[in-house]
Amino acid sequence: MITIENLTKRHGSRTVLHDLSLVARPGRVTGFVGPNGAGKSSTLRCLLGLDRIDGGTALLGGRPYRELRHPLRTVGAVLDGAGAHPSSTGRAHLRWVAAGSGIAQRRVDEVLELVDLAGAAERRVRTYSLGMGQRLGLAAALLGDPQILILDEPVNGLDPAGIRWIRTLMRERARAGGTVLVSSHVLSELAEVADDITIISQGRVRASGTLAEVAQGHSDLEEAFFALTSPGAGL
Ligand SMILES: Nc1ncnc2c1ncn2[C@@H]1O[C@H](COP(=O)(O)OP(=O)(O)OP(=O)(O)O)[C@@H](O)[C@H]1O
Repeated sequence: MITIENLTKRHGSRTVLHDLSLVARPGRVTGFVGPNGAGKSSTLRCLLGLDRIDGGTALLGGRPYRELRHPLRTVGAVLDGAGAHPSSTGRAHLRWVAAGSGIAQRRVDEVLELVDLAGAAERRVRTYSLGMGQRLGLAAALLGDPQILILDEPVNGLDPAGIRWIRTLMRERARAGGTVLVSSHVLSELAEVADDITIISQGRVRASGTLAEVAQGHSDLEEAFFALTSPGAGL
């Protein structure tokens, strides 16, 4: 479970997140959507202990990231691509991440299979396509078989087969009882996969609920998104 309450984040004198609250529940895929610059990455960075929080709380399974006893076994996150050194092979990268977190090396081959990258495990990461890089990032996130999975814009740049594959993986993790939080700047992109949605713009929550609840009163999802995120909406 992810519980964010009244999260506030400032960069200098500028407040980029205003009292933002969000819940992502086990067994469900939660979509986190907003236009470019709305504050999605900032929220996820605060949640993952990468940025300091100026107010409120952001908890993973009831604890802030920094207090997790086994971070990789609790939460897996893909924020920007593979995060691997280009001259490393896919397998060497995963072995390095596993070793740093006390995860058995045999798990490396399991996750390579899981993300369909076993055949390219000995290739250098610099030769990977965008989609392969995304898969490698996911493999690292899944090393600890975490209950919580966080993906920032995972379908950016993927082809239709890659998009379908990643959607299936998200649904499977949720079906197995996991908590999945996925961000996008396109609401309709999440319609296929998300059970619940939180929409933000300018650092504030504009709507939150099931997909049907968020779309209610609007002719379609796209119209709902623009109505809820246009400058001045809900102010
Ligand atoms: N390190 C930083 N210093 C100053 N401002 C920042 C910093 N990081 C983010 N911001 C600002 O915070 C706001 C939210 O940015 P953020 O990257 O969280 O949005 P986003 O919803 O993830 O957008 P995108 O879809 O474009 O990635 C933006 O106005 C951005 O310029």
